[in-house]
Amino acid sequence: MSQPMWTAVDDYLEAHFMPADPALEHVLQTTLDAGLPPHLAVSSLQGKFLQMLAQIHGAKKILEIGTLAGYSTIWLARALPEDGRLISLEAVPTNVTLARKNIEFAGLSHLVEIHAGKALDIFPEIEQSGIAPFDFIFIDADKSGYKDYVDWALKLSRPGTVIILDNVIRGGGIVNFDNNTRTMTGLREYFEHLAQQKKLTSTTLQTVGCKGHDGFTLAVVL
Ligand SMILES: C[S@@+](CC[C@H](N)C(=O)[O-])C[C@H]1O[C@@H](n2cnc3c(N)ncnc32)[C@H](O)[C@@H]1O
Repeated sequence: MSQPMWTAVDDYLEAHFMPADPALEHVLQTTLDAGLPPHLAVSSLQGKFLQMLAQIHGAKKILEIGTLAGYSTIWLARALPEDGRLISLEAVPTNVTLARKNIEFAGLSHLVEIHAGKALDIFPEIEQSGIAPFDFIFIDADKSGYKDYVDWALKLSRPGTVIILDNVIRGGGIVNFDNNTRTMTGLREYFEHLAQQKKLTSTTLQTVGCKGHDGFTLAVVL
């Protein structure tokens, strides 16, 4: 098995499960038009998986860290009931502007707020705003921050909150101990930290597909 096969299988599955979706296609097109790498967004199959996890959980309040152009945000917002709320945090101002437009195009502005700034700077405001606890938290930003994001996710959660952390395997780079980039050392610190959490039960699944070999952590607050 190799990348062409993983991509072919994703294409096959998308053809079966992913009908044309103008709002999501618009996000991918505007991402390209803005010169942003669209592969940073979750795949459509992964987006639907996230949406279904949030639906199965009956999530009414969702926190996302790392919006990019709003692709995963749209998937998650569609899991919400009409009185639900999704707050997404994004550090790059031009991404925030683009994502807000894409959320409006998707007809989801009444459910979604995108907050501009670095997540670690915004968390205290969110804590004080009284919106927490969140039912579902999706973490998909800079990997060097994952250890701290776990701590904040715990502060902003309740027993039963589901936490997903994306891109934690990175083609197996996690066990290539010669690779000591900030991302890899950050992820190893994150795994060590996660393993010590008494208030979380967690697992991590490897994935392959159009986005290569990667994986995500699923954690539930005890
Ligand atoms: C992988 S992309 C997110 C993709 C998006 N979740 C999706 O699937 O459509 C990561 C995003 O996190 C943002 N980011 C990086 N560091 C951040 C930080 N400290 N706080 C908030 N956002 C950050 C980046 O600007 C980028 O847009």
